[in-house]
Amino acid sequence: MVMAEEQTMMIDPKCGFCSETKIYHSLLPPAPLPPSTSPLSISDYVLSLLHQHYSSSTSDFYPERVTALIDSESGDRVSYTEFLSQIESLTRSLKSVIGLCKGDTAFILSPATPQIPVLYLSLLSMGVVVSPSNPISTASEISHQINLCKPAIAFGTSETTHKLPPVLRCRTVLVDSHDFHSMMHHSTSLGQNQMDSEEEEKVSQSDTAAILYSSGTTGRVKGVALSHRNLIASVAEVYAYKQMLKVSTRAVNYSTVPLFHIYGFTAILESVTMGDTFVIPMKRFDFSKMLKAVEKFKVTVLAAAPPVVLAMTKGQPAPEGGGILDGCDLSSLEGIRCGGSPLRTEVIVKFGKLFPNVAIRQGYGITEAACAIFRAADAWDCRRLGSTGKLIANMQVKIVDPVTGVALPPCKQGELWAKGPSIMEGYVGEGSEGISSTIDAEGWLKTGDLCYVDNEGFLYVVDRLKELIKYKGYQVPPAELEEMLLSHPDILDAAVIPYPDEEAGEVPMAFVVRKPQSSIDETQVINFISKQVAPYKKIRRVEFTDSIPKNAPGKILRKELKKLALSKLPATTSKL
Ligand SMILES: CC(C)(COP(=O)(O)OP(=O)(O)OC[C@H]1O[C@@H](n2cnc3c(N)ncnc32)[C@H](O)[C@@H]1OP(=O)(O)O)[C@@H](O)C(=O)NCCC(=O)NCCSC(=O)/C=C/c1ccc(O)cc1
Repeated sequence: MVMAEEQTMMIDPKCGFCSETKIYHSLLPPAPLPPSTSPLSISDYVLSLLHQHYSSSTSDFYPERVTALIDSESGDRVSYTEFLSQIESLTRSLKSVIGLCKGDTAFILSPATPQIPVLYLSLLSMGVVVSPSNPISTASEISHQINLCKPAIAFGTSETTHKLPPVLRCRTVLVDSHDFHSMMHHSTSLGQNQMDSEEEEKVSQSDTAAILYSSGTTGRVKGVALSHRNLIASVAEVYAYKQMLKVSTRAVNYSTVPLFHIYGFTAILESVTMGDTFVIPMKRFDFSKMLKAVEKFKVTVLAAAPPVVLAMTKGQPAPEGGGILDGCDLSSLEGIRCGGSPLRTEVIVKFGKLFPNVAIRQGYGITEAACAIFRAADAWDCRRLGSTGKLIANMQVKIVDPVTGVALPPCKQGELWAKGPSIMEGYVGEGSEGISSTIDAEGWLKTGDLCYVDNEGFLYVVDRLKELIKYKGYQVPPAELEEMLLSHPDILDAAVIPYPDEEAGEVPMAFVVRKPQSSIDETQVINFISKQVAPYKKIRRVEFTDSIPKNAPGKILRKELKKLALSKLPATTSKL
């Protein structure tokens, strides 16, 4: 066995690779974490770090003057003083009026609104498990998620609650109602008593904080259970990294990514932790409204998936440059945090010419790791085209040969495995047997992504081993679409694969075997699926075939189908 000190000596200082253990270590100083046994919710942790900004005598952070939230639709602003008071008020009301308590799960079906950050932080502070979902999902997709998370209550809007199962509708709170507004602004005196109760059960860091939805590496959508500790680790790392970079100015963050995914979810937590301003995205994404919001609110950092960066390269820049695009002054913009799916090198190059002062900070993160694992930390890292940055603090990774299971050295491709304090507890509803295919006995999470780390510690994502399609940064599980296709009376067999698309990254494409005498056509197949799924999961290409290639145990040979698709079809995809 290698002793810790000896091991440190074997760690390559350039890339963090230990030749003895074949593990890559972060080269950043460890991000301090609170003792794991002390009771602490992610909400209290975030607010305690925020408090540090204005508790020091030299601080210029005045919570009544600093804007916590801006509603991009109305332009309304909420100061930190108001924001903290809303959280406190709502927490009291949810306990006393609604009767929510630690251990309950709250399903949230809402577009982005200024109430959402307040609701997240209130529920998390009480130890209520937050489970947000995409409001454009269909009723059956929602029902699957509800079966996984088993909520005691749902929060929705007047536009979304009709999709909830009837049994939950009578236990639903409308976040766009007058009652909710009252709960956020006027707490009850009964609530005050309850708040002060010494007997109230404290939130442990090991308690589940959130259940977010992800496709994992195979099969249908799963509920990723993240503990308070996982989220604390994720936020602590970002906090330490910003301290290290000595970021002193307050950012104005605009998240185009949805708040119900880990990316947007943690973007809120990080913004509050740093005492930054968070611009609530519009209910439905609109590129030109986004540009106007950047100009109006002087946004400094955008969190976006690759299609947004691509769209920015296709806009009309002013002849004099100066960060003006489609008539909007974007000169406040300093950086774009880009993740969710790969960003093509030629897009980065073109973007760099149009916006030389805006750094594209790519990152690699997954829901199962409570967000980032690799990140381009500084301007130098951002110039490393094609890479998604370096290993973040407190994390370890291995690159493992998918066939032999052997861990590989730098520049060799294999599956990325990750370990660290932010790695999820597991998938809800799947026992220890179910989780063992994703997290091994030593705690290594198998990401299903084929990657390599170069001699300087930069990560390159090469391909995907997992069965997954990424449409505009959204996960589309092929198994779900295949199950639906097989339920059609005219379809004998089917397989769904990713097909490359310039705008979306990938689109779902179906290979379909018709039943004898069936004349089902492409439009009928597409419409059959469209009715059952959220718009981003729609099948956008269909190819009819005589058989689906499979191996002896009956597993679909997706690589063969991908090759076939590319050989037969033109390289452009029509927009449906
Ligand atoms: C802003 C995007 C890029 C584009 O917006 P869009 O084009 O308007 O499309 P939508 O995504 O809003 O909607 C999808 C489809 O649904 C349609 N739609 C829309 N709302 C409706 C409606 N209410 N009725 C009916 N139809 C509708 C919409 O028109 C569209 O149709 P289509 O044009 O056919 O694609 C949007 O897709 C987007 O934000 N995608 C990102 C998703 C996302 O956050 N993924 C990340 C998951 S977490 C992760 O990977 C973390 C990574 C990470 C990496 C690094 C880190 O450091 C940290 C983290």
